[in-house]
Amino acid sequence: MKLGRMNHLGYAVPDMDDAIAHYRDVMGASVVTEPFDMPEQGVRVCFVHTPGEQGTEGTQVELLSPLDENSPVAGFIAKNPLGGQHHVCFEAPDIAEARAYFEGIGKRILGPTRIGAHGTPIFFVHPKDMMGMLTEIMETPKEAH
Ligand SMILES: CC[C@@H](C(=O)O)C(=O)SCCNC(=O)CCNC(=O)[C@H](O)C(C)(C)COP(=O)(O)OP(=O)(O)OC[C@H]1O[C@@H](n2cnc3c(N)ncnc32)[C@H](O)[C@@H]1OP(=O)(O)O
Ligand SMILES: [Co+2]
Repeated sequence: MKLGRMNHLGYAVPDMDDAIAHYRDVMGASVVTEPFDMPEQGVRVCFVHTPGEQGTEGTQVELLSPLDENSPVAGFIAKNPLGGQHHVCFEAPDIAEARAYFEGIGKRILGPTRIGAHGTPIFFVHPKDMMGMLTEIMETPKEAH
């Protein structure tokens, strides 16, 4: 396994509109996507783009708010009412190979591989097996980078 590009940092936010206003008005973000719901993941999602080097796309900030009390970010926000960093996401060229690698070294995978917000397959590795950081692995988009 070779560490891939950091695609995004997932930030849990209690209020999506407030978070978007913060990134636009306080942080000066120029590209903020329209938020959309992913009911199968239990979250509302919005991407804040950061600039990369030499015109490449930088790491994104993925804003996540819970759609209901069963959402995987609902418990996190209950413990952290202001929100905060929820997960980190690294790209891998082949999702099945990456999953087999983590399983093979005894890391706990959280649920099935599914399609993520970028349209490619993703899976999550338990934070207790990953230095305290909930880790998302996503297959590198074909057209990217
Ligand atoms: C937008 C779609 C997609 C994308 O394409 O990018 C996404 O990113 S979706 C993001 C949301 N989806 C997920 O997070 C799915 C995976 N998550 C889970 O399965 C669960 O949330 C969890 C990580 C297993 C946590 O379960 P939960 O029941 O909410 O919490 P517990 O209280 O049982 O937690 C156990 C233990 O782990 C600590 N913890 C929980 N969440 C985190 C976190 N985000 N980062 C670090 N540590 C975390 C928690 O504090 C507990 O520790 P102890 O108190 O020491 O037991
Ligand atoms: Co994510």
